[in-house]
Amino acid sequence: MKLRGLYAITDSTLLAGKFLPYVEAALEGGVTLLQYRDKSGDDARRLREAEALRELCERYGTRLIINDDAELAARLGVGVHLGQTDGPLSPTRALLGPKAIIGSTCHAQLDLAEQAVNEGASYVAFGRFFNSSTKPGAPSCSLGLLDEARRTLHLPVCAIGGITLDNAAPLVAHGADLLAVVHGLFGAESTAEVTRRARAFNELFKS
Ligand SMILES: Cc1ncc(COP(=O)(O)OP(=O)(O)O)c(N)n1
Ligand SMILES: Cc1ncsc1CCOP(=O)(O)O
Ligand SMILES: [Mg+2]
Repeated sequence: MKLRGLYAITDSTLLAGKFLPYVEAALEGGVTLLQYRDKSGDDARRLREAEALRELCERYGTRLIINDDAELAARLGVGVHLGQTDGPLSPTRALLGPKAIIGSTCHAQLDLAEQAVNEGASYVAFGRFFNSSTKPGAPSCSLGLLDEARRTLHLPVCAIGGITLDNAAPLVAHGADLLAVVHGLFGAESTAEVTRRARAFNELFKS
């Protein structure tokens, strides 16, 4: 499967009270990857919500990724996204098997990406590219880095951080395969608007 298109990421605060309808609205518009990102530390809630997302994703043919938690990903038989302090990649690849999607946060550093490639990542993520209210402290990253990543890495490249429909096109033009988005997708006022935005993000990959 080609990893290219919209990568929707959930946010438990932003989606409070509308979690499943908003996620389903995004899937309706087309989502290549869906990441369950929950920082609550409530294991029972995380298992319940991740199972619900797995069922939704199966219905829509979308691949589910769990943020931070390789054990939960293994339990559900889905992929995982690991940051630099979320555990080592190689044992995670061994745990999840050769077909699992494993993503790695590389901030604005190509050396981290090369290491992730060698350790079995399926895609590498750079960012933040713009101001992000979801993760304001993430290191900032330039379009030049995307050019360099495209030239030197033979793996799907994901861009993240403050991405909206108004600023996303240059990221695709500079080689991003995946646009990872929280607010720019789920910050919408209605489910219809979430679906419209998802469709519009996907249109960016067609030109
Ligand atoms: C696709 C994608 N890219 C980067 C991140 C950030 O991961 P991390 O640095 O571990 O930060 P948290 O998201 O865990 O706060 C991500 N989650 N997804
Ligand atoms: C998890 C993460 N890592 C770098 S920026 C970011 C947040 C992305 O959220 P938003 O699309 O709302 O800026
Ligand atoms: Mg993390």
